Amino acid sequence: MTVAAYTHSISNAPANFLTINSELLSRERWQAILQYKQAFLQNEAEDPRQYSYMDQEVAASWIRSRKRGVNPYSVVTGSNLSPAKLSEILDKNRGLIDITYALTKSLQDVILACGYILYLFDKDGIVLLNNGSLESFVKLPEFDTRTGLLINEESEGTTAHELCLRLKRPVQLIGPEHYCIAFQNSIASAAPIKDVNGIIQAVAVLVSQPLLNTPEEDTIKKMGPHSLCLVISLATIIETEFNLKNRYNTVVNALHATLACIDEGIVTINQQGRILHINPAGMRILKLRQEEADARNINEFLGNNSCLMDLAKKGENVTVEERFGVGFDKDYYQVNIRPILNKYTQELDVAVLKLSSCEKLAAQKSGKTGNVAIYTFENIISQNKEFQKSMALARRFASSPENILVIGESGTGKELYAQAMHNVYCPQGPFMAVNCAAMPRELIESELFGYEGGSFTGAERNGRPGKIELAHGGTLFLDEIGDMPLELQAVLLRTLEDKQIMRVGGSRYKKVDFRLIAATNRNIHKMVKENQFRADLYFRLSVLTINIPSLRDRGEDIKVLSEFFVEKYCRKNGWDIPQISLAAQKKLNEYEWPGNVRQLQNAMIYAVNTALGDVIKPENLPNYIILETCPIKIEDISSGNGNLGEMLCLENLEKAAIETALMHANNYVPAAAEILGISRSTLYRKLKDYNIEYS
Ligand SMILES: Nc1ncnc2c1ncn2[C@@H]1O[C@H](COP(=O)(O)OP(=O)(O)OP(=O)(O)O)[C@@H](O)[C@H]1O
Repeated sequence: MTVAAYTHSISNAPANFLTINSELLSRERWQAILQYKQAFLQNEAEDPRQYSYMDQEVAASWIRSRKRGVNPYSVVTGSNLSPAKLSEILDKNRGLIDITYALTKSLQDVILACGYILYLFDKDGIVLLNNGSLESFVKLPEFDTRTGLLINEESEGTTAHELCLRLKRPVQLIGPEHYCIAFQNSIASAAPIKDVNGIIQAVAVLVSQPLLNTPEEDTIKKMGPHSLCLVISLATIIETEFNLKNRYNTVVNALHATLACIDEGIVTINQQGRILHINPAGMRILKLRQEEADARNINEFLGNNSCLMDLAKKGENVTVEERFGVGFDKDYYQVNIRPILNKYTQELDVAVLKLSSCEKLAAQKSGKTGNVAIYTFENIISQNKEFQKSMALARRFASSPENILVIGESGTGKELYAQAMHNVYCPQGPFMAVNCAAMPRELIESELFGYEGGSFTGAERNGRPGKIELAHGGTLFLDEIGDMPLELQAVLLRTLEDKQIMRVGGSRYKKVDFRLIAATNRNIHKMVKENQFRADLYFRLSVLTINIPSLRDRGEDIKVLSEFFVEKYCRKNGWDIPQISLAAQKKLNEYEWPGNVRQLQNAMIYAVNTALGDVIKPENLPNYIILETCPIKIEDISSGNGNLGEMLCLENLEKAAIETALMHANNYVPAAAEILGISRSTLYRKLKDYNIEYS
C-alpha cells in the first residue's frame, strides 16, 4: 500500500512527520499488484478492494477509471489545449513555472543522475513543465508529455498527480498501481504545492525512468523513499519561494499604490543619485515618463550649487529648498532627505526624497487662514425664480476657463458663488480670496503679486509669493474689485493677458495659470463712465457676468433662509431647534435687509441666543428690525416725511397701537388688552376687524 504509507502534509507539518512503511516497497508486493491488475483488467467482476496488498484509494481509482472507459493499453491520451488557452494557462502560472524551471536547472545533474523526470502539473492536471528542458533524457516514444497536455483520471486513469490533487497530500504509485500499462515499470512520486491559504496550485511529480519489468527489491526499496523525499523537498522549496514572491509582490504593489496616492513627489535614489523608484507625483515634477525614469540621475535635475547629494551621503535627515523643472517652468520645492545607511559600512545605501511644492505649502498655510472653498452649489439656498436663474447661469459659467464677474449687494452671496464655481472647475486647486477694499492701497500690490526678499522695509527676508502665484492651478477671487487702485488695474489686466507675473522688487517673470472671479457691489458700469475704473479691464472681466438679486427682492427666501440658519446654528451647537413664530416671521418679511443674507444670518444667531423657550418671538429679533418695521415711526412724523394725513389717520394709529401692544405682550391677547386699557373682547373684535394675526 503506497498511498497510505506516506502521511505527510508539506504545508502544515514538519518534514520529519513523514513516515514510510518500507515493508510496502517490496518486489513481492509489486508482483502481487501486477497480477491483480491483470485479473482486474480481464475480469469485470473482480473487485480490487478485496486484494490484500491493495491501497483502498488506488483500488477506488481503478474502479472509477474502468467506469470512465479509460483504455489501459493506450499510450498517454490526454487532450491538448488550444494555443490560446495554453498561453492563458501558462501566463496564469508564470510564477510557479519560473521558480520550478530555475530549480530544475540548478538540480538538473542530480535529477538526471537519479534517473528521474520532473513534471509540474497545474491544479487541473495540465502539464506546465516537462522536466524543464532535460533534452538529454531518452524520450519515450509512446509518451506524449508535451506542455499543455491535460492528463487526468478521465484520460489516463490512476496516476500519482491525479491522486495527489484528489487526496491533497503526497502520493507515490509503484509500477502496476498506475492504471495504464504504459506506466507499469515506473515509480511516480507526487507532492502538492499550496498557496498561503492552503489551496493546491500545482503538483510536482518525479517519475522514474522505466525500470526493469519488475525491478529488484533493492531498487524498489531505494528508489521509493528517495524519490518521494526528493519531490516533497522540491515542492516545499517551490511552494516557499512562490508564497514569498507573492507576498513580496503584494507588499510592493501596495507600496506603489500608496506612493501613487501621495501628492508629494517621492524619489528613491542610490549613492550615485540614480533614480531607483519615483512615484507619479515625482514624475510630474521632474517631467519624466515611467519608462525613462530608471535610466535617469537626480543630479541631472539639480542646480550646480546643490548640496542635496552631499547631505544625503552624510546621512543627514534634513530639508532643503531646490529648484526643479525644465527651462521656464522651474519651480521651488522643499526636499526632505531621508538617507538609509548601510548597517555595516555606514555608507549611503539609498535616500528617499520627498518633494513638496513651496507654493503649495504656502497655499496650505493660507488655507489655514481661511482661504478655502468649502461651498458648492448644493449649499446655496433659494426658492426665488430670479435667484435660481442667476444660479443656473453660474453653474453654466462654472466650467468655463474665462474670467467671471459677479455683481450683487454686500452679503448677497458673491463669495459663495465664487467658491461653488471653483469647486466645479478645479476643486483640487487653490482658492485664493483677496478683498480689495479691506486693505491699504499700498499693500494690495505686494499681497497680489508677492515680493522678492528685501524689496521694502518690513518685508520677509526670503520674500513671499503673492495671492496670484498661490492661485496657480486654481481660482483667484478678487472681492470688491471696484476698490482696486487704477494703477494696479493696469498690472492686473496685463497679468490676465500674459498669464505671467513678476514679484515686487523681482526681475524675472513667472508663468501663472488661474481663473479670476471678480466681484463687486458697486455700479461698476457707472465707475467706468466716470473714469474710476479702467474700461479695458471692465470689458475683459464682464464677458461672463452674473447678477445676484438682493434679499429684499426675493421675499420667499427670507422664510426659507431664516429657518435654514436657525437650524444650522442649533445643529452646530447641539441645541434644540426653535420654531419661528408667525409674528416674528412677519417682522423678518417686513424688514428691508440692507445687509442681505449675511445680515439675516446674524439676526437669526441673535434670535436663537435670546429666545428662552422653543419659539422665536418678535422680541427675540434685533432691535433694529423691530424699530424699522414699526408701522409708525416718530422720526417720520417729526421730519414731515410721507403723507401726514395718512400717518395720523385714527384707524392707522389704532392698528399700530394694537400691533405694538401685541408685540410687547408676546402676542398674549389678555396682556395686550391690559396694555391698551381695553377689554379682551374688544381687542379680539379689533384684531378681527384689522385682520391682525396674533398666534
Ligand atoms: N443663498 C444662500 N444660501 C445659503 N447661505 C447664503 C446664501 N447667500 C449668502 N449666504 C451666506 O451669507 C453670508 C454672506 O455671503 P457672501 O460672503 O458670499 O456674500 P458677499 O456677497 O460676498 O458679501 P460681501 O460683498 O460683503 O463680501 C455667508 O455666510 C454665506 O454663507
